[in-house]
Amino acid sequence: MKQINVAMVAHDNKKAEMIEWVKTHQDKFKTFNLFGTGTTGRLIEEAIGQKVHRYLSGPLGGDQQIGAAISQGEINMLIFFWDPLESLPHDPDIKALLRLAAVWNIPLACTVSSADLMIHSTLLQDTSYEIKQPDYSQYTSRKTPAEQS
Ligand SMILES: O=C(CO)COP(=O)(O)O
Repeated sequence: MKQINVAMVAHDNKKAEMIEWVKTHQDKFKTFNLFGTGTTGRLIEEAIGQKVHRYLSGPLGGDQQIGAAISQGEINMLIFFWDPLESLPHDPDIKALLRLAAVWNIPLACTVSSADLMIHSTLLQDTSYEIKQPDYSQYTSRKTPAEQS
């Protein structure tokens, strides 16, 4: 991949896991541009001393901002340690973010083990590897029911 713009997001019960994981892989991160929701981003910055572009805190709109950045091609990898044991006030935003990662086919890791496998992928260093952009032209040029009559 030519440029890796990775967004990092962790719910409160997962932040310790995220920080430990980030510290373990901080050497690899030196070549990445880091983004994150507000609190996660601050903690990562403090932990490894690397600049993190911080969006708003998740419950204040940060998940939605990251989803928009993915849709605009500004973020091409997401590491999101979401909490499977707690429902949160911004659950719709969380679902929306996970959905947009799937819509735009970006690499997405929601567990430490999947993040481990992702960060060790040889494709990260392969500059000829490009994420396949889904073709939504049929969808965007479809005739809506109103246009068919
Ligand atoms: O709630 C979050 C993601 O859904 C994370 O937000 P913070 O990193 O601001 O705590």
